[in-house]
Amino acid sequence: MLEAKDVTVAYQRKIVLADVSLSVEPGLVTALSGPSGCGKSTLARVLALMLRPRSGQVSVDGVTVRGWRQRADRRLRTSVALIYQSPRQAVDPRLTLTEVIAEPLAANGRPDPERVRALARETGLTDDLLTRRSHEVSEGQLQRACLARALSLEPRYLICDEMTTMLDASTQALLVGVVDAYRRRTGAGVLAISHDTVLLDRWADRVIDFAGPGVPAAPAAAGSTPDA
Ligand SMILES: Nc1ncnc2c1ncn2[C@@H]1O[C@H](COP(=O)(O)OP(=O)(O)OP(=O)(O)O)[C@@H](O)[C@H]1O
Repeated sequence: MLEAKDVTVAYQRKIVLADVSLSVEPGLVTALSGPSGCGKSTLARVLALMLRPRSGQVSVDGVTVRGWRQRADRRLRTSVALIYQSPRQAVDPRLTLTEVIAEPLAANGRPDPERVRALARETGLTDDLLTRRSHEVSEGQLQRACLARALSLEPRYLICDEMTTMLDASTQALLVGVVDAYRRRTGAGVLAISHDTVLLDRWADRVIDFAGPGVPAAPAAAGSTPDA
């Protein structure tokens, strides 16, 4: 289980999450929805060990997180992958799509060109696209590369933060299909963040409707203590 417990986050003095608890179970799709600005992406970054909360705890499969960002334990950090809404902001524009996908494997001392090719195939990227840089491909093609990159280290948990919001219906279906096939094959847990209630109703095992800022930010769907 990927778990945030009583997490509080503030940017400067403004508290955007207050005592929030949320769990992502292995093998299931947990969905998080809620109004713009209520802190969904902030919680995603906390769960991906990229943002240290002011207080509260995060644990990955029972192991409490003690360090964040580069100081996070490598095994814990690579257990959780995050895919953003805007792939252009998430990739180094100097890299080809092959290099984008290969990045985490290389950074972890495990370069594996065959796996990179397999991930490209899985996400529907053809060879002619793989040698291009981000400005030479469409948003959807770049998001496929970001998904391939996110899956490269076989994370136990995958956080899709508005992964398909900017994309057409067929690319959305492809990406959701790839994530779902991965979840079924590996038993990974998925946290899907989206405003698209139709998608979430279809895809998620559990939908958590997030309270807005100023309101005690406890997910509402399952009551005030959703993980109790
Ligand atoms: N780096 C930052 N510095 C200061 N404030 C921030 C920062 N990032 C986010 N915020 C603020 O924190 C609040 C929560 O933002 P967040 O992006 O987590 O919300 P969200 O629910 O994901 O919104 P959306 O649905 O629009 O993506 C917002 O008021 C936002 O303006």
